Amino acid sequence: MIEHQYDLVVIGSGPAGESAAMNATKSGLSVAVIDFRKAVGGNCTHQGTIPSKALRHAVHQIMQFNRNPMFRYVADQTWLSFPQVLETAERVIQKQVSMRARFYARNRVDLFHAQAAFKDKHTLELTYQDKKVETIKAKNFVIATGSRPYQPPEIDFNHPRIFDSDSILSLDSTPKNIVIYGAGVIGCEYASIFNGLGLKVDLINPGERLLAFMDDEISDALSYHLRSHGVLIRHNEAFKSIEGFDDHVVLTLQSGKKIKCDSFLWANGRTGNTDSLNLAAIDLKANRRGQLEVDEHYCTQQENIYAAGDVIGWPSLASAAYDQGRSISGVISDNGTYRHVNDIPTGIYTIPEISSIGKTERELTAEKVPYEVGKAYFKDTARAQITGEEAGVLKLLFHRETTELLGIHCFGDQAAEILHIGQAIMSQPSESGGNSIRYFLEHTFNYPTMAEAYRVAALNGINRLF
Ligand SMILES: Cc1cc2nc3c(=O)[nH]c(=O)nc-3n(C[C@H](O)[C@H](O)[C@H](O)COP(=O)(O)OP(=O)(O)OC[C@H]3O[C@@H](n4cnc5c(N)ncnc54)[C@H](O)[C@@H]3O)c2cc1C
Ligand SMILES: NC(=O)c1ccc[n+]([C@@H]2O[C@H](COP(=O)([O-])OP(=O)(O)OC[C@H]3O[C@@H](n4cnc5c(N)ncnc54)[C@H](O)[C@@H]3O)[C@@H](O)[C@H]2O)c1
Repeated sequence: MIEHQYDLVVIGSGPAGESAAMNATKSGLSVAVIDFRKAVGGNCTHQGTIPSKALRHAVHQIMQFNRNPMFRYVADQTWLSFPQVLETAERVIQKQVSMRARFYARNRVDLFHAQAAFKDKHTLELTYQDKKVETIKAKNFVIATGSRPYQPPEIDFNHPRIFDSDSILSLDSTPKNIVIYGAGVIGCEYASIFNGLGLKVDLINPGERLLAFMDDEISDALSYHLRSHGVLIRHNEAFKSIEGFDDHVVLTLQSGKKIKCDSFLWANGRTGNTDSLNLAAIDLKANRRGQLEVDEHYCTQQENIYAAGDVIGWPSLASAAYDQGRSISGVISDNGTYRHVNDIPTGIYTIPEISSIGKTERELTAEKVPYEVGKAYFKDTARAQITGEEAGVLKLLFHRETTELLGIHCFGDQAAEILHIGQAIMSQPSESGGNSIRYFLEHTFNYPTMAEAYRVAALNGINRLF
């Protein structure tokens, strides 16, 4: 038995684990990271954010090529297979892995590729693939083990035509059609990807509307856009059974409908990776979704054991996981980098994209806040006319008396980037007038840009005041 001693041991090398490790080592702590995968980067790099975003980008490029009449001088419309576009994702994953592996080497963070389980509050047992076992000791731990797709026991996920968001990345052919069950972020993003690849897509939503947490107008815009491209959306439907056959799958809904398809993607729910950690040894218990409870410092009920990322539940985003991990090391090393991570923007990579921050109209109305709306439609901006990405809207919600920005909601190409301009203004202190929609009228914007949409939307909103 070899024994190690560290200031901090992090379980999981996704965004939460990586940022916790890097911030701690920069503050002079001795750090080790454990991940049972052979390559670093976590599910984020291997099965979640990175492959889905690379796939989506490749599909978007094919769509742009096929839509643009100018390219007809060069070649006819063309369609690529799913395995062909997956190759792009594979290239990006490799680049991410080698870049991230260098971070650990350069910053002298020890990496162990093994399954970790607690023995006690200061000891982990590491089990390697060859069944070799060793223990590792540390003053503090960060649990950053992420999440995996929730798999209801009654569905046969071993069937070659039934997939979840992990196994879909091993689809080795291009089906003619696909049924996606679950219309959360994953379901909607994959509906866009498969629709863009030319598949017939049925999107089954157990809820009342797509992405119900978004501003209603933006959620409606997405529904309209997906439907206008041929996606069949059914709301308020729950599954009864999913049966796999040699050459098809049949989804039976509780409403009595039966849907036949080539392939089926389950995109409903995720479970925190806590079942293999032997939490009982440290007197911790996960909730029914495998998630851990933490306080405002991301500390569990054990004072030396912290948790961040998907394993603590909301918002389950790579963006937030990076900041949470860094915050934990800010607490442990007292290096001034602790920040409670809130006011998190949403970036949803449907085609077109969606992004938002702050309050929705529904929330402001319920809170009786006197707000006004300013909008800029992409089709009315020169930049969108040049790029041909004319579907979209930027919507600014602001207080009609103080003019402070209260919410920013954007639907359209590059929405996830465009949002951050408004976020920078919205995060200024309101008391000093820093957060005001007037910023967009008092500063000159490059022309033609999509940033100019802020000026157009601000004028539209200010003109409503009396
Ligand atoms: C399809 C999809 C698309 C997404 N797109 C986006 C997006 O566009 N933007 C965004 O911000 N977020 C997105 N997300 C969410 C994002 O991927 C997650 O929020 C993020 O990966 C969480 O990071 P994490 O650090 O908590 O852990 P993960 O990235 O989940 O990594 C955890 C690591 O811990 C390891 N591990 C687990 N248990 C053990 C153990 N016992 N011992 C050793 N190692 C262990 C795992 O092998 C894994 O490598 C997406 C997710 C999915 C599924
Ligand atoms: N662009 C992005 O930011 C992006 C893209 C994809 C995924 N994600 C993240 O991945 C997560 C998963 O997305 P999703 O669309 O599948 O939504 P989701 O998993 O959060 O929820 C889908 C539905 O399943 C239910 N559910 C969740 N976990 C369950 C469980 N363990 N058991 C039973 N039911 C459960 C939920 O209540 C909800 O009705 C989200 O939290 C999202 O933030 C982000």
